[in-house]
Amino acid sequence: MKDILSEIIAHKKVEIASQKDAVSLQHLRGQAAIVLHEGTTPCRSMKSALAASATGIIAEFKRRSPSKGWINESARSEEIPVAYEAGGASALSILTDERFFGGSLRDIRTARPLVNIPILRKDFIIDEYQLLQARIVGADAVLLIAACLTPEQCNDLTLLAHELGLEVLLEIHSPSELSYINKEIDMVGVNNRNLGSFTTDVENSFRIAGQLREATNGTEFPLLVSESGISSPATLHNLRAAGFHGFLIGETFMKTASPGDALKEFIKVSDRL
Ligand SMILES: O=C(O)c1ccccc1NCC(=O)[C@H](O)[C@H](O)COP(=O)(O)O
Repeated sequence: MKDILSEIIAHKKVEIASQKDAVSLQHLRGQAAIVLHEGTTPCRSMKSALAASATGIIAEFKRRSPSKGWINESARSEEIPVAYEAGGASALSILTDERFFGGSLRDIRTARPLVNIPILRKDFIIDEYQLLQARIVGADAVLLIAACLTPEQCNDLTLLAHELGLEVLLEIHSPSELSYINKEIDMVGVNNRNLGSFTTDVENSFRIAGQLREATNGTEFPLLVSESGISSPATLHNLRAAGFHGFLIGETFMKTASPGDALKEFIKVSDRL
């Protein structure tokens, strides 16, 4: 773990401890059990949505970032997720970290009844407590970042996520993290952003996909998602040819006056390639 990631995780630990003081883990487990028992908000499969979709775009709701500062300060979770779905998104990613990304769990709670596509809780997940929160507010999937977890922690959180009905998108950045992949993982995301320098390089996705193909000999190849720094339909086209089924895109859409329309135009151009 390094740089901004260490800072974010240090803050997460403090944040989770204070949330547990306000609402105990035991209480949250009880709330999640009620949600599961009622069965009124079953999780939708993001993996199936991406596998079945022609576009595979996971459109991200992102107000700010450590690398860019404010991108869309006044973004409303009542509007943009709906516009993303209408614009052709296959799934949504909603950043729920407040300090560094200007998001909150309320953004998922707000969007959930307004859209039909799966929602990924995008945060820095290190504790069961955050999985319970995700399920209670209506997320369908969670991100687990290899760089924030030991392989054992990652396995334990994956099993717990599954018990709650949540799918797992495992994020890796380097070849050394390929060892985190196992048959329990639903989707593998390759992050193109170097969290030390903040630079994005889509070549990282091509490199890692090649290494993964060699490592798995083409068998049991997981559903792959390319994350960060995707700004053109041509890049998406090339990533698809390299075996990616999901494309996580935030800033390219969020920095425009109308993110839903920007997504629609992006897909229109992609369809011509
Ligand atoms: O976006 C950042 O600056 C950032 C910094 C540190 C950790 C994570 C960060 N981003 C989270 C993401 O993974 C991206 O929001 C996501 O992949 C979309 O990326 P983009 O299309 O480049 O907005």
